[in-house]
Amino acid sequence: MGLWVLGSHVRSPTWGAGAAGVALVRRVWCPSVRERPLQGKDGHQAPPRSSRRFSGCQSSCWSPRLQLFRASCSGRVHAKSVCGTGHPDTRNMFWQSTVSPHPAKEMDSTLQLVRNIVPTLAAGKHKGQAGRIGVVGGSQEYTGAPYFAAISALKVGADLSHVFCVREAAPVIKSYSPELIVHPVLDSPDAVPELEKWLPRMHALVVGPGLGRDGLVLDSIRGILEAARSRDIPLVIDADGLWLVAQWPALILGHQKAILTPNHVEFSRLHEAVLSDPVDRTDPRGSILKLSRALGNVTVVLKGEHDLISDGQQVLECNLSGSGRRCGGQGDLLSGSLGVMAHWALLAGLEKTNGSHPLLVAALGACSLTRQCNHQAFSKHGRSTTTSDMIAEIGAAFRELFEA
Ligand SMILES: NC(=O)C1=CN([C@@H]2O[C@H](COP(=O)(O)OP(=O)(O)OC[C@H]3O[C@@H](n4cnc5c(N)ncnc54)[C@H](OP(=O)(O)O)[C@@H]3O)[C@@H](O)[C@H]2O)[C@@H](O)CC1
Ligand SMILES: Nc1ncnc2c1ncn2[C@@H]1O[C@H](COP(=O)(O)OP(=O)(O)OP(=O)(O)O)[C@@H](O)[C@H]1O
Repeated sequence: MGLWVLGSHVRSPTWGAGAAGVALVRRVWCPSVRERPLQGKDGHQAPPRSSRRFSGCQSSCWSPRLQLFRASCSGRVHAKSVCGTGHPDTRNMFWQSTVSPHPAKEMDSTLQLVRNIVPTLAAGKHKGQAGRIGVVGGSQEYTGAPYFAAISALKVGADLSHVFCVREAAPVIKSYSPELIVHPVLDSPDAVPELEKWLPRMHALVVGPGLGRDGLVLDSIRGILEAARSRDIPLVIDADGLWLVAQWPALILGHQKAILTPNHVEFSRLHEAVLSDPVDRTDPRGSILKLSRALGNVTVVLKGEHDLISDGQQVLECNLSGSGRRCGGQGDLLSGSLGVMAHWALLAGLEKTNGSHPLLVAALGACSLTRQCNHQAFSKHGRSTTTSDMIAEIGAAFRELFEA
């Protein structure tokens, strides 16, 4: 159930920042805003891994739920139990692959693959090397979503985070954080050439958070996606970016560096648009495989109670416990984190990912990080947890999962 706030005014930076606090609960309604359609948004060196972290803890850390599931899938389950401090039964993670015949081997290599792609921090590196990420989104209605994505990219470890948004959203987003570089270009007639100037400096683009559905802006986004693709820039497509892709699947068809991050509603829309078929709810793994294949092996992350990730060959599942709190914006944290991790994974290459598709490893990393942030924030704030509380946990969650 969303909370609707009447009378806020997002045009002013001052009110915008205040309104954003409220928007965490769902959305700010401005009398001046065009009403949206009722359907709504329809050098790499692995840090040494402590073997103590895993040794001798696998059986003691299985949750009853995971044991049950493992038993029911015997022979096909790739599982890893991660012993952390404090929450033994929430430290379980479980991946499943539909193709690999070596589950035991993969059991020991899941989180390690993510660790392998994390670049070392070294005095000899310069600003920008750890990642320059661009978030393309931010409209009159939605200023929180691009902020969440862009600040998450920085907190995960990118050096620079840009937001490309419409003119009216820019002062609002700037007022949230001095750390973001904000370009008010998306509703300019020159949006595509303006953004193209920056593309050579971008390591990855996250397209869609808070973008809205304005026809002229979406026309520019098509041009931006084509320009980014022609430069082989990794693309994370989320939220309203997925709505655009459902209208124009050719935009990302066969793009090996594209990742789509739909929730269930967005997944159904894409599935119907691309395969002309409704989703088979009894077979989510089959459905994600089919969609990824139909899109030319584009990586798809289907978010939900369990996150499913597929490159059209494998289906992985991220089952790390989060919490029951489903405040808006968690998908933005995921897409921003994924932008950085996609860059890291592609830079690290197949050697560091042990032959696995780098974007699968990046997606596993971003999903597990988002869920860990949710878990940690919930343990402190309970029902009042918001996405800002989760973002405050990114550093600790990252250390816990990938650097301990
Ligand atoms: N603070 C900000 O600025 C934020 C801005 N955001 C931005 O908002 C824009 C619109 O995106 P959105 O996802 O919020 O569309 P939204 O109209 O809520 O959903 C449409 C309908 O789908 C349903 N539904 C949704 N999820 C479901 C699920 N998992 N499983 C099942 N059903 C589900 C649900 O239906 P209902 O429950 O109402 O029946 C809902 O009404 C986009 O640009 C995004 O980036 C967000 O990032 C949040 C923070
Ligand atoms: N039922 C659930 N249980 C646990 N985690 C969940 C559940 N549903 C979603 N998540 C997690 O929340 C994160 C965001 O997923 P969600 O489905 O909320 O995306 P979204 O609707 O796109 O978010 P946003 O509000 O940013 O638009 C993902 O990391 C996912 O793993």
